[in-house]
Amino acid sequence: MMALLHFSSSFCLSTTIPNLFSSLRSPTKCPHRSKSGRIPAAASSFPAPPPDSAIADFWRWLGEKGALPKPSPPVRPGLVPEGLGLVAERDILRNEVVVEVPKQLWINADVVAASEIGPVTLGLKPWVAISLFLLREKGLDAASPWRPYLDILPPETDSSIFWSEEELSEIQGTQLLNTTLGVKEYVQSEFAEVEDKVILPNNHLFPSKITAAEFLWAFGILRSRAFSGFRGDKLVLIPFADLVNHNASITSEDVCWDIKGKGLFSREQIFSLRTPVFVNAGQQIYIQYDLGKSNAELALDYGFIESNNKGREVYTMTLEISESDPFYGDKLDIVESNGLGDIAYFDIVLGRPLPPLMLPYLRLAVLGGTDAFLLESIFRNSVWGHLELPVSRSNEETICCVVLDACASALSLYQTTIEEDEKLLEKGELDARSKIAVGVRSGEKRVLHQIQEIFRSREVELETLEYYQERRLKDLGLIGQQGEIIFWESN
Ligand SMILES: C[S@@+](CC[C@H](N)C(=O)[O-])C[C@H]1O[C@@H](n2cnc3c(N)ncnc32)[C@H](O)[C@@H]1O
Repeated sequence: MMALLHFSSSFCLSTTIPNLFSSLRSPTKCPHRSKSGRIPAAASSFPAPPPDSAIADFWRWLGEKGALPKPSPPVRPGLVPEGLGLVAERDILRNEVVVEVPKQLWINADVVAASEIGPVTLGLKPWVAISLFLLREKGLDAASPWRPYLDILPPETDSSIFWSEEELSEIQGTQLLNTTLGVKEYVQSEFAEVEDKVILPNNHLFPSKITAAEFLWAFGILRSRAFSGFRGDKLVLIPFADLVNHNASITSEDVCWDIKGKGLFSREQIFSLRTPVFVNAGQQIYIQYDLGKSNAELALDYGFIESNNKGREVYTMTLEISESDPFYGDKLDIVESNGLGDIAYFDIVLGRPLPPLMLPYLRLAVLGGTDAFLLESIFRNSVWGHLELPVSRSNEETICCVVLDACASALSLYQTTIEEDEKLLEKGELDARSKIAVGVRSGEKRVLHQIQEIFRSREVELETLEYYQERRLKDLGLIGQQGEIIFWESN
């Protein structure tokens, strides 16, 4: 086989970490507060929420740091089904600013650099430096100026990085499992390195021991709380604003946050959060975290999914042109001039057509034998155009076989069928993590079935498709509309 085809998960930690109808509550249905001021929490696998005293301390701290406008801010932190959230104190108009956080409260690489551990964290990745900062401040306990904020952070989320082995066994065979294990391994290796190079040689700066589990906690906190426009070098935690929860019914990706200068001549910046919809007093403010994330990405980053949203059900197909392919050099040249590499990832979304570049890539990857003439340099400028249409029957048959084999082997790795998953969901007895597990694994299988359907129907059509040679003869006027060869009689 000249081309390698396998399915795998794609995740990229250095950049962004990667639409259906939500089963989540709509903002207008947020339960009202009880007399104690709490919104009753629904059944969830979240650890116990912070006590009222911690929320009150946090509120006081925000006031002292200038994050609360006078006379009264339009929202307050409250206990909601998603843990903590922002609850409207009065009716709030669409686009109204609900939270304003001055820069002195942001936690980013600059804050770490200016702190006591600044000199020893120079050159670290921003997320690693900020994680060390959070853990050191946590270790300082009452001596840390950040304590009121650290005290309201959850001990974990439902992200799959925090699942037990038993919980992970529920996603056996999924791309989410591969990605989760990959991410955990990555975080573990970053921890080993930073422990060796920074923590242990400077233990006077880190008076309480930092463990791998705590480092994973910090990673999970950053991953779940950083706004989507603030990843990589711009990574920042914005206390207060980071209490806003996600709701699938908000489908506008209009940026609801903003950074601007405070006052005309001041260089101080503030982060402001606006509500994307009108909200009644007592209801929760929500935003849309990221329309571009698949359910697997939502599960990994935040610990929830949108279970009825087809557009979030994605399977990533990885195609590779093997270095052992006799035409590797030519094929690489062709994919590179079309913006791809010798490994390419294609996200296939439930209910949507295949990504446009996937079929040409597949045809090229398996191209060989009598079709190899297309790889000659005289075709270099036109070859991609030819690959967009079927090249030859044997080439098209091969891509069908390769894809169908890959789907069958991917499907054989799951422990349950879609029907079994549906029954479990119908029963409605699943906890939050099991719901995520069942939702993700059935979503992946649905996409794999969809791919199978596409390539099975293609196999049936092989006889009727028009291939390169026929198209070429037609272009030259040597073949009629009915497919008959036109001969010239000599006079
Ligand atoms: C930016 S924080 C929001 C504040 C958070 N609820 C808290 O208690 O601190 C993001 C986390 O909130 C929770 N969350 C946000 N939106 C959610 C939703 N629609 N369903 C379930 N959990 C949600 C998840 O744990 C997620 O990782």
